[in-house]
Amino acid sequence: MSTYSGPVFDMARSQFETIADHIGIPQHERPRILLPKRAITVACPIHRDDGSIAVFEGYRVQHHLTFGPTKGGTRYAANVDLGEVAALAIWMSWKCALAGLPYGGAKGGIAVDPHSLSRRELEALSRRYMQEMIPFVGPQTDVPAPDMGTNEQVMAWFMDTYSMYQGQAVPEVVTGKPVAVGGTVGRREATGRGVAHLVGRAMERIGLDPRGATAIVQGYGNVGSVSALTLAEMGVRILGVSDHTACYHDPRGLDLAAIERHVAAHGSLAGFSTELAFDPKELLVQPCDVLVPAAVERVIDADVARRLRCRILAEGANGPTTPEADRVLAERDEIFVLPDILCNSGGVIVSYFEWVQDIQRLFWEEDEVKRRANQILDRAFHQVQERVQRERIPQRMAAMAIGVEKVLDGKRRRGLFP
Ligand SMILES: NC(=O)C1=CN([C@@H]2O[C@H](COP(=O)(O)OP(=O)(O)OC[C@H]3O[C@@H](n4cnc5c(N)ncnc54)[C@H](O)[C@@H]3O)[C@@H](O)[C@H]2O)C=CC1
Ligand SMILES: O=C(O)CCC(=O)C(=O)O
Repeated sequence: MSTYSGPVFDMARSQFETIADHIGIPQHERPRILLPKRAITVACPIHRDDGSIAVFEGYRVQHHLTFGPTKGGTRYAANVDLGEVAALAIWMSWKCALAGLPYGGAKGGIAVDPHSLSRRELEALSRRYMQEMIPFVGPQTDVPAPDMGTNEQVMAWFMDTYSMYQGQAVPEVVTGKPVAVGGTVGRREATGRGVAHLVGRAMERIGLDPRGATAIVQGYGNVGSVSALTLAEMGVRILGVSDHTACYHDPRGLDLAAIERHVAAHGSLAGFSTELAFDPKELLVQPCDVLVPAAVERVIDADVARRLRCRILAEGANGPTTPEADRVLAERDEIFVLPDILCNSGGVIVSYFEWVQDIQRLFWEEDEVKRRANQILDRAFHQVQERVQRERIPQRMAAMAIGVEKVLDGKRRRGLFP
């Protein structure tokens, strides 16, 4: 019986087994590559505003320590559990290896709906979580960052809590911070910009002009909104957007500037329009050139995959496509899939730049951040395309094969203590 279970962990395991079979990893070596090195579970008690005490379960999974510290975001969502966090940590490992970053993967989370907390409660919970994590994280051990349900402010509270304990400012313990406390310019936008940049590369590959192309984006948070805005800057018309509160679709194209103003004023898409309201279950299967799932896992199952009407599937989210859906997409062979570990890697790439800048206390201009990020994204993209061509395998298999092989090679070279 494994410590890790649930549909998201099963998905990470199944993907790994497919790759392990493909590249021929012997059975006896597989657990060493797949199973997380460390998993920490903490209870985080806080005072609610009404004076009661609530206890929230928090997690941090550190997948492997072969190349340096572990790295990955922190998710606040009601259904977070250890299996999901472990899967997300494993995916971070393949992602960092594909991008050539000196990290293993990690992920953290708290089982809480952040919308159910006041700002004071959110701060108390974030500080308590980081306080509980102090023995297990650090600039050379494990460097957290934002993920779904967390943002720059939460990272600032993490950094402050850790720094107070050390008696000095330690900005390099966490990335995705506000620039005012050691964050890098361009991290907030990095994931969405990376998604759009790679969509541009995929368009070049299939001969699609971004001007006049169309896109649909599921999830209008950090990744989804920046993806939509950057695609729009490239000339792409955004036909549909959704978040956990609302879904809108307009075949003529949505007014993104108006949507941005609405979200800035109200915090979500709810209440933007009644005429454009659309069934969220049908959004993903509407015709468009580019589909960007940028919310939760497993939204594209085999049935949705059969009905997709996009030309490029750009996975802003982690794990949006199930292995069964992957098989359907491989059979259809008409949709260019930008797999999550490539497509959304702009975020961790710029987190790496933030960590490097913090350690050096030397900060870069935004142009340099963008240029270097695009250079790494392009390198990874071309390595994946080359492998797709050479081995006639789907994009996800190619991306994962590169990531898994790098981790395997590092482990083999470091050896096992006899
Ligand atoms: N923030 C980052 O730098 C990175 C995030 N990711 C992944 O991107 C995805 C989104 O993350 P963020 O944008 O950071 O989170 P966020 O918390 O900023 O935004 C998430 C968005 O998804 C929406 N959402 C939640 N459930 C939904 C549902 N069932 N249907 C439609 N919308 C729903 C929320 O309302 C919100 O608009 C996650 O899968 C995350 O792991 C991946 C790489 C980096
Ligand atoms: O920026 C980071 O360190 C990690 C971002 C993340 O959580 C992800 O890529 O899924």
